[in-house]
Amino acid sequence: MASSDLTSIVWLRDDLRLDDNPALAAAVDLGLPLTVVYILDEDSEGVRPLGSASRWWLHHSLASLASSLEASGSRLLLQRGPAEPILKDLAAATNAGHLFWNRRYGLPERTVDAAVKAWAGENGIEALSYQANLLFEPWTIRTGAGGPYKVFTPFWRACLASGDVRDPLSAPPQLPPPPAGKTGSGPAGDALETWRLFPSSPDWSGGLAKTWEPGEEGARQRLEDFLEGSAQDYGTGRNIPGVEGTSRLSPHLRFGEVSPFRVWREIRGRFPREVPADVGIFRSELGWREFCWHLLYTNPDLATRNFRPEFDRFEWEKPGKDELAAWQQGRTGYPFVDAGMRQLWQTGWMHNRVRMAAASFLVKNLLADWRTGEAWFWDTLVDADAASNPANWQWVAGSGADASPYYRIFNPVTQSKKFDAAGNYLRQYIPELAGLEAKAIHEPWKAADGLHGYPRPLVDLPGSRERALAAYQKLKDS
Ligand SMILES: Cc1cc2nc3c(=O)[nH]c(=O)nc-3n(C[C@H](O)[C@H](O)[C@H](O)COP(=O)(O)OP(=O)(O)OC[C@H]3O[C@@H](n4cnc5c(N)ncnc54)[C@H](O)[C@@H]3O)c2cc1C
Repeated sequence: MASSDLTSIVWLRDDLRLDDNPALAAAVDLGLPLTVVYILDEDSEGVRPLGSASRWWLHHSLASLASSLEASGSRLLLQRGPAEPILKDLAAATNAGHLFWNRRYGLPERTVDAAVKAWAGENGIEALSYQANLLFEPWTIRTGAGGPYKVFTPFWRACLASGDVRDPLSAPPQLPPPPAGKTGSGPAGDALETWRLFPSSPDWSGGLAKTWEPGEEGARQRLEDFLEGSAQDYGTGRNIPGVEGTSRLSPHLRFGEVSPFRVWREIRGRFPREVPADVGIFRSELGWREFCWHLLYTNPDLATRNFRPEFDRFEWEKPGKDELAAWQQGRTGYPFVDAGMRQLWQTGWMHNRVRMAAASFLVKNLLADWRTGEAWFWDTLVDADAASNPANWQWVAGSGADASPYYRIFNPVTQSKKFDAAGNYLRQYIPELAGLEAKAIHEPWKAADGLHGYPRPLVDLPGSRERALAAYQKLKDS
């Protein structure tokens, strides 16, 4: 083919959107025939395969993206396997002269990207990458001494002082058509259904489908509903699991269906003079997301290694199969923990307040290694995130950056009484307890008329707390 027949490729990854997609916008500006490809890469070295709930989400997100691309005159090419050889073949098949993508921050992914970039350079292909999924790229935020931050507050202060957050780009109204190729039809891709990303026997995804609308439109709607509704009471509402007081944007952010730049801009647009304090708290939660990625960037094995190496000496107990199953299935006998774990199973999401209590119960009351819980959340959360999940688990365990102090052990009964006083959340997820009054529901084992099939407490709270404190003290003294 002549050089005038050159085409472009946009390689989409964790940025399944048309809006504020700098890689896509740059390719549109260039105007050459365009291949938009998504590669399901679970084969490149070190890449963590997606969990089951994430696979369900990905299926629907890709389906939604494919329709948007078609409506804009393009199409989504699906390929599966190690990204580097696939891209090489694709570039050859389409006579690509330009390759665009938005940056990723995990080490295995960066390694793949660097290899592709090097290969492109050697072969006369221009490979350009863009900032799209983090407001502040990890290497740009440094302490006075030049190192990475380990504590959130100064990290976030440094981010905010580092300059304005850029405005998001609009979705291109029209995309260049895909290249015709030698056969006139362009390279063939996989049919999404053949990837079998959703569960079949049994299909446990009914609750997920009822709860979520994966894709850009679902993300846009969530953001708008949140900013119009609970955002202004976020400071209080975010702690009450029985109400929809948080944005529920996490899976949309995880898959890049909405850009953090768009979220930031919508807040500024709605509150041009001054961002209300409650909305400011919400913005700093976005800051926690940035912080987790900052941590992962400098600690690539955050999901497998203690951030604080002294925790390598910590004496975790291996939970019995039944104990672990009771936690996973929401049968610990502590309603706050169980409601959370059942919410997770049914909807693929759990309220943050309850995540903290459920995680604390596993690592402190059962003294299980945080990696056990991290793996379960990785499999079951629709927002399972390579940075936020391990960073938060390590925060709860005390082994992480800016971690919760070791003596902080969430008491699931106190948490329940404080944050779900009327028991609405508990009743929603634990039908066995639906008949109990607010006074009795937090400690059902004390109820005069029995437990209605709900289990008795798996462990004694004061005893397991003492055991955890002793184990943590031993580590401190060693
Ligand atoms: C043990 C444990 C595991 C977690 N695993 C994940 C995970 O895999 N993926 C994930 O996105 N969040 C995780 N979180 C953080 C938090 O629970 C969720 O981000 C939040 O519940 C998502 O709901 P939301 O979108 O309504 O949040 P909102 O309160 O509306 O917050 C807005 C956004 O800020 C970010 N955010 C909020 N809190 C945190 C936080 N503590 N850490 C990092 N980012 C945050 C999320 O992107 C979230 O969508 C975990 C927390 C705990 C305690």
